[in-house]
Amino acid sequence: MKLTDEQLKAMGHGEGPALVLAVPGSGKTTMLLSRTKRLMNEGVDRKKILTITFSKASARDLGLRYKNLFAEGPAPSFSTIHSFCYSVLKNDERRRGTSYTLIESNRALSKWRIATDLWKEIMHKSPNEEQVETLLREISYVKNKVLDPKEYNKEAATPLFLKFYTAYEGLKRDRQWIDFDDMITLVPEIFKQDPGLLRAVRATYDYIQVDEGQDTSKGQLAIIEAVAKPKNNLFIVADDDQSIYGFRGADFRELLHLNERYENLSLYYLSRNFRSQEKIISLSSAFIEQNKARYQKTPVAVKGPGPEVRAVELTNLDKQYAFIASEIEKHELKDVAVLYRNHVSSIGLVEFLERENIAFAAKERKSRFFRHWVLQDLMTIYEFSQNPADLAAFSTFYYKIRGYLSKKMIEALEKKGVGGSVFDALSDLKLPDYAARDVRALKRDFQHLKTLAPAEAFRFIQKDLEYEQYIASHAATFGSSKTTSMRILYYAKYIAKNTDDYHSFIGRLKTLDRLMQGSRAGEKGLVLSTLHGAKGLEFDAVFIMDLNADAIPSLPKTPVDPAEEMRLLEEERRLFYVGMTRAKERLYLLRPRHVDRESVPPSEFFIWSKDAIVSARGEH
Ligand SMILES: Nc1ncnc2c1ncn2[C@@H]1O[C@H](COP(=O)(O)OP(=O)(O)OP(=O)(O)O)[C@@H](O)[C@H]1O
Repeated sequence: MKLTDEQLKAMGHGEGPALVLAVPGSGKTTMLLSRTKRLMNEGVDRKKILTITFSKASARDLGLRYKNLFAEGPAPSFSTIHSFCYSVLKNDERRRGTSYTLIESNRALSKWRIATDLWKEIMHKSPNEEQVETLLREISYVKNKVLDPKEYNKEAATPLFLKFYTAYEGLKRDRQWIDFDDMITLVPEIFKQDPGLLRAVRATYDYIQVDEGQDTSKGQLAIIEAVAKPKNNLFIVADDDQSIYGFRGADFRELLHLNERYENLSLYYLSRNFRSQEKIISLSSAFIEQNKARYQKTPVAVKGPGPEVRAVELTNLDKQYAFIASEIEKHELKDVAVLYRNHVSSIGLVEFLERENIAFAAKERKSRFFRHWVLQDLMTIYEFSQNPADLAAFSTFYYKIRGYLSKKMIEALEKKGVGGSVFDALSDLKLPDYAARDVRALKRDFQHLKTLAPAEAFRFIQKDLEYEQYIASHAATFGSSKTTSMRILYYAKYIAKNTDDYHSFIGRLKTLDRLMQGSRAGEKGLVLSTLHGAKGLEFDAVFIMDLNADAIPSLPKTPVDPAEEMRLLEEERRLFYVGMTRAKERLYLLRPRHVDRESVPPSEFFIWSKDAIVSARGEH
């Protein structure tokens, strides 16, 4: 591959600090790898070059791409900031005899389990997955942003956040455990206490390079800069428009201050986009220009205009999926990605692809869908209709459906025992008239439920047993996402459509779960991924689907201050931009008009794109 002048200039950078700002598809990774190779060719020991990237996956990818570009000779190593910090901790252990146990370093010690146990202890009940996820995300965010937990407590989504935070930190201190985020705070402390170790680490590396610099946090950048001193042979490659991990503490604005810290900072630009056809570049560039907090960059197209970007509205989800399949067939597309904002979106598509016998690979293989509490509730309620003597099952959901049953009544049954149906046993209790009527009605409802096939049964639970009202109240009380829960309910019905009974529904779920977990991204083919997961990748054709207002931009439900709201909106724009700029030849933006028979408003990003495409055509 012949590098361009811009690339050659950047890769030729010698000593001292440098920042390379680049547009998507401008070959920054190609340039970074070429620089590494050049340094080695000039006699620099490969072990003296530390190249840091954002995630394990990108470190692996760098290794593979290096091999593809330069087959011969031993490859340098590429690591994440966390694996680099871990090596510093290991050094510290040896030198000072301290001992750290890293959470997640073995199966028994998981952050998830620790958080779940703390929740049980503090809230006196089990948390659901969303609650654990939010709690862990918030703890991590506070640390990465170096925030005061007391201050953050005021805006936290987790109830009693400060109590959780303090308990979690205390537990780790007592047991000498550390988590991933601690490494970023511990390493600077170790360097302070043991200048000899810092000197040794500095002497190990002559050149430090950072790929995906836009996704480093303030704390991470401080470590990298400390290690680069005093030579300051620091080479950072970044595209601020692709910074999408703000929720984990990444802050590209730190890069804007580099020239204040280094008088001799060299700046390079990579402006030629080799990846995408011109129409994709002009639409995505105009889109990201709406953001205020960014370096102005104007990508230059290398390829021709290419086909028009399409923004298509389909009647419903099924039609959206069928559209994707028909376009793949029509244009014989071989290297395709379907991207979405939320992982839950993949469930319906996977069901469709399985029905149509179309092979795919899911990038994020685990799916919470199969363990989500809404799905569990639906199955428990439906299964109970087949076995109405199961008091243990009944006691997990009686308060989630229509009716006036109280905890006392259930406790009375637990004491007395249930011979036959729970409803008959309830009728035997001395109940007030209204409650007795209620029990009779519920008994009839469950007899009816038993006769229904799964899809109808789930609809009956949702509407007639008023389970959807429980979802709404759960969202109001526990801050769970009503949209996600309703989506889970919808996908359960969607999957159930082609099943006749409870057992075939369970079988279907197992098949889909296995398909998602077992699928592996091949060389080429159809890849399913969240927008986040698509970072750094490229495909001939990209479909971004489910572009409705409930999915993207994803902003907090409760009002935040306008500056924060703008910051979050700009991050969502960057995420959409990352998605659009993955496409080489064809880009499709899709949205279903109806979900679960109800009409849903489009995403503002979809409307913007559609208007922009129309006006580019000159059809005002
Ligand atoms: N000088 C060049 N001539 C032709 N093609 C190139 C050149 N440099 C890079 N490419 C190609 O351009 C595409 C994008 O390159 P690369 O993935 O390195 O870009 P990137 O800037 O890291 O992308 P992004 O930040 O959008 O993920 C790749 O297919 C790569 O092979």
